[in-house]
Amino acid sequence: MGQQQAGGTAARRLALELVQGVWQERLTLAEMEAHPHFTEAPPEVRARAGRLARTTLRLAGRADAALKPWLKRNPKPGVRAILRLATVELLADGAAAHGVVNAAVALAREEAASTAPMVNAVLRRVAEEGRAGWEATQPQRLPNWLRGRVGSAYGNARVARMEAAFEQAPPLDITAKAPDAALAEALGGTILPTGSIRLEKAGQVSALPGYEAGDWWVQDAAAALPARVLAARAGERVLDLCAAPGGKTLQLAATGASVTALDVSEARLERLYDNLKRTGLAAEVVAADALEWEPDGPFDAILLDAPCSANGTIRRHPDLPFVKEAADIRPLVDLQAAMADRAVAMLAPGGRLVFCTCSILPEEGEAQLAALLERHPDLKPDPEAVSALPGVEEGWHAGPGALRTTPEMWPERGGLDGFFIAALRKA
Ligand SMILES: C[S@@+](CC[C@H](N)C(=O)[O-])C[C@H]1O[C@@H](n2cnc3c(N)ncnc32)[C@H](O)[C@@H]1O
Repeated sequence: MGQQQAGGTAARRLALELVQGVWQERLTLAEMEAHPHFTEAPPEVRARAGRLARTTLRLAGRADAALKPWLKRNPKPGVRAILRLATVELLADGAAAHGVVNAAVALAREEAASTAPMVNAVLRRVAEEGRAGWEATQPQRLPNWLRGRVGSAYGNARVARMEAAFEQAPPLDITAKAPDAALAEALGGTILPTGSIRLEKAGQVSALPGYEAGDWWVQDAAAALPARVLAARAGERVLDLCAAPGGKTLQLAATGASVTALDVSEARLERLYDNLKRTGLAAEVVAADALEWEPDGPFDAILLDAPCSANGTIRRHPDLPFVKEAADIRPLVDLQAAMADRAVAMLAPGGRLVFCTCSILPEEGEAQLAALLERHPDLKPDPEAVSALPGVEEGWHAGPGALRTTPEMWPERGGLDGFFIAALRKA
């Protein structure tokens, strides 16, 4: 067996473990990929396994439709996972049938030897006849509980467009300390109207020009908006209340403001330290619970990027629909409200607050803002903060001082994460 073939089998086995962790144990890919079993694999095997697992999670619904005509009975979960992985390789990646089918048969022998002939026969049919129906199949649907809520908020036609967007692997967006045409060209990207640099194909991020020098960091174009809305200024006292891993802290620090970056997770703060070190930017870092921490004085501006269901980022986290459930939402909404109240208390008179979440659910966005304004009569929307922002499209405005992005926006440019962003000012 050649080296590449051996690597291919190892990557497929690891990809199988990843999707099985998500489907069977409801673990996130981040949790699975933190496991030594994954981290100790060779980098190229990890990269290939991660790519295959993510594509399979995005396209599992399509794979099931392609498999259905050839399956006499419902296979056990482990065998279905092998069939889905192989179907995605065959029909989405266009991989050569021989290698894919042989590898799947080998995995099936390890899983349950008696299923190997069935796996072989089914995948040969899929390879020969599956392509015609593949493009015509509907994109994978969101889980029913989420589809219902998103449908009520945006209408079913828009949900279908979101589902189509969630199937696509996102481009790589970069926030630069000083974005300019020369940097965009060196990276092989384009400058988006909102200021981020977008690369359609990235490869290994750390090998890109300017990474070692800390000239930029990876951040979705929508995720770059909240710090731009806050518009921190040099010398201001600014708090990033849920800061790690620090994309928004870096933006705030790059303005010359005096930034305090707080997060409860020491592990995530390690990544924030790394990011500050690489970019040469400065912030005071605090490991604490935002609900308990007492600052030594009020802040001129606070960014609250609150913990949320994160379903605006399903393009980059295709495991989320399989691991999150309806019961997760209420505790998050309560936590966001409590954090927003703490933020208001820590704000100086006349101070600015930006509240944001990367959720497409109104409970974590529009409704959260309405309830916050109701609880705090001294807090007012700040429409100028969002109207001054370059590149913001008419359709993103969601009431005074608020922006709403959803993943089907900017289809011609490669999409956008779903975010809700509200700009507020304290009396
Ligand atoms: C949406 S993420 C923040 C992303 C970050 N702003 C960025 O741009 O890189 C939410 C963060 O809230 C943190 N968090 C959750 N509960 C917290 C709490 N009680 N106090 C402080 N941070 C908390 C999580 O550890 C997580 O890092």
